[in-house]
Amino acid sequence: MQKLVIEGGVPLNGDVRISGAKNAALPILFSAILVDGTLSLSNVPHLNDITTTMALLGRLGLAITVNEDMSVDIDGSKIDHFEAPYELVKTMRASVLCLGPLLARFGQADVSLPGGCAIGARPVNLHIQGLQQMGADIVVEGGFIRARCNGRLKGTEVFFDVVSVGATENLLMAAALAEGETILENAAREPEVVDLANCLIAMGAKIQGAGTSRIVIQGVEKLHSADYRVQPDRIETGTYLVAAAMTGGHVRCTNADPDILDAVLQKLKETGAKITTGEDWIALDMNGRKLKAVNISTQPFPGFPTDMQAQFCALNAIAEGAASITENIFENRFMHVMELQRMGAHFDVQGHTVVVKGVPQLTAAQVMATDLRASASLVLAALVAKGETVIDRIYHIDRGYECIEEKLQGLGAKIRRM
Ligand SMILES: CC(=O)N[C@H]1[C@@H](OP(=O)(O)OP(=O)(O)OC[C@H]2O[C@@H](n3ccc(=O)[nH]c3=O)[C@H](O)[C@@H]2O)O[C@H](CO)[C@@H](O)[C@@H]1O
Ligand SMILES: C=C(OP(=O)(O)O)C(=O)O
Repeated sequence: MQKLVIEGGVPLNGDVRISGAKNAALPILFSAILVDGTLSLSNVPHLNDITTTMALLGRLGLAITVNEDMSVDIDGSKIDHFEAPYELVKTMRASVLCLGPLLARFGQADVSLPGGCAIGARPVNLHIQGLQQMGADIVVEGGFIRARCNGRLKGTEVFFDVVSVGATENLLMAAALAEGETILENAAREPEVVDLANCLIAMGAKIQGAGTSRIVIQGVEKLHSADYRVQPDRIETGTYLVAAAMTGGHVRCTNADPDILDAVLQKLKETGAKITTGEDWIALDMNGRKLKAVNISTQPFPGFPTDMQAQFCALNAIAEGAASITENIFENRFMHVMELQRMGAHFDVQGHTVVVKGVPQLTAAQVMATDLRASASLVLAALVAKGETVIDRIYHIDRGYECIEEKLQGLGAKIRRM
């Protein structure tokens, strides 16, 4: 199994190019199922989750071409399979996003249940209930969601009990081809939902209100071929900015979007960092200042993202003072805390809050990545720890960070893959 070896203590300096957003590219790739034509995508990140999605789309009968300029063409004109098998779904929960599009275009979908994962139970009840409200017959049997629909799905009003990014995306795609008007209330407002909606609009969908909690979709009979560029990854951007802050460096993230990162930039400013932005870049400079601890409470967008919580645990671990970090989205997203403690961090977990007391210096240790953002927090801690840290099970990090060691090496970090 591959490991990352990091020798800490180097302030990061320079430019790093941010990749396309994993969490936008995934639903957008699945939206290609809706089109009897070709969706041409640029800025698709090279990540394990993207490869898994392409394998799944290929299994359904979509033809995928990766061009020399790394743009991707996905042709949905020959889809002849309607089942997402367990071996592909188990490695990536986002596979459930083929449910809505398959059902909307072909009236049938058999999708293996994604099951629980490291950060929480993550049920899919809202996806299922919403599609049932649109007229689908759905049973869950033998570990599969088996969904059928006679003719087109019917537009309706869906109120989500819980704000869910995935359920909003699945229903948005289903509603694009449904008969009549669908209204999604208490919808997720995340930038990735907006990116998906913009891609669907480029394919001819009629959608209003994406980015607000009320999305209105007028279903159309067909969508058409389109070109679309995936938005920059706000979580990757935030992670590199935290790396700059923790190491006392000066890093500029290029190909980034400063407009979708407000909550994270605000917290970074509270740590004492100087942030400057341009149209497509964000720079962080510590200017020799010491990091101050910051309280965090995760919320749906525009609140502080749960996908940045682990990184701020690492930051607070070496900041001046004490801070509390509250995780409100997932019930089991503090697994990095135990590993960071092995490096000398002081945490006190109280239910879904952890109190962090900063220490002047972390020390290198052998640690284990338990999930994607937990892995990122260990890399961050290792960048400032005294000595050589070895991080095991880094396949988690390859799900979400493109070329992480090359990008960090470009900023001066001493990191290698073993
Ligand atoms: C591929 C992708 O985009 N992943 C992101 C997506 O995950 P994902 O779409 O899975 O997350 P959701 O927004 O759906 O989950 C939010 C909360 O709703 C609950 N829930 C969700 C669906 C459902 O049917 N029933 C239910 O109770 C979940 O258990 C969780 O507690 O949004 C999360 C929250 O911003 C991010 O952390 C993930 O990185
Ligand atoms: C939790 C994440 O991803 P996923 O929903 O794919 O597990 C993440 O990107 O932090």
